[in-house]
Amino acid sequence: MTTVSSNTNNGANLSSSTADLDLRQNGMTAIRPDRNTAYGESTTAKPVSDESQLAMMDAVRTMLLSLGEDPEREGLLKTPKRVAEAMRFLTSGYSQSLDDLVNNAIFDEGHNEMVLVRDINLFSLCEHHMLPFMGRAHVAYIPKQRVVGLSKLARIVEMYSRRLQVQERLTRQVAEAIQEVLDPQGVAVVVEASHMCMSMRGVQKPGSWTVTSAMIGCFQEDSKTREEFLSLVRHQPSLF
Ligand SMILES: Nc1nc2c(ncn2[C@@H]2O[C@H](COP(=O)(O)OP(=O)(O)OP(=O)(O)O)[C@@H](O)[C@H]2O)c(=O)[nH]1
Ligand SMILES: [Zn+2]
Repeated sequence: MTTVSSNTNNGANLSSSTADLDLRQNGMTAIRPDRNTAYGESTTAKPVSDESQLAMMDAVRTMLLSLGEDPEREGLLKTPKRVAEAMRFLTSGYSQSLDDLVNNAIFDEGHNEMVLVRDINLFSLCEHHMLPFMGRAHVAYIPKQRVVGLSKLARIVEMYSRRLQVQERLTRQVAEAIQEVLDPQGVAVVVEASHMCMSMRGVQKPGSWTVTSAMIGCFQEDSKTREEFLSLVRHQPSLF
């Protein structure tokens, strides 16, 4: 039996104009857990301390001045603090650890069939422009007897989203994290996201969706397993 969880609320405010998943298969990023990519996330990134928050507030004040704004006018007085706090939240994933997050919620269920949590909504910041990208992740694995608490899959997506990211790396990190904590037969992750740096500025293409995937183990090696995953991702639940 295959387990499928879906957060249908999350899809409500997202366009359904996602590209046909069939077409995405050729573009899949097949990865191994130990693979390094050219993107290497900074190892020096750390959670924002109180001191860094003050520095960030100063930087925001400088930006306001550079824009020709008056940081002392009433509407902007608290803006440096608000922005610094928002950035602190939006990058809070740097201060989380996989072990703490999973909290030993691993259960020996003797289950060896696919588990999929789909439509996990996510909000992240692209590291090139520090503008949001948002969308959803579909996360699946095939256990070797042991399963992980379902919410932990969404928490893993959350931890890696709340950082400065590129979508490809986010996708890969989620897959590798599940492989690391559970050592399952395989992991599959698809992320569909819309980048504000491509909508609000630059090339200005609102409505475009970027789809990335990461496949480990049996999802990489066995096309039937991959097919099953993709058809479950495509299927629209009609429960609610
Ligand atoms: N691969 C990848 N590229 C991204 C992601 N987020 C933003 N980018 C791209 O990063 C690139 C940065 O390109 P640059 O030419 O250095 O910057 P730019 O002049 O602001 O580029 P434009 O967005 O084309 O105006 C752009 O093509 C963005 O679309 C991501 O998650 N993955
Ligand atoms: Zn960007």
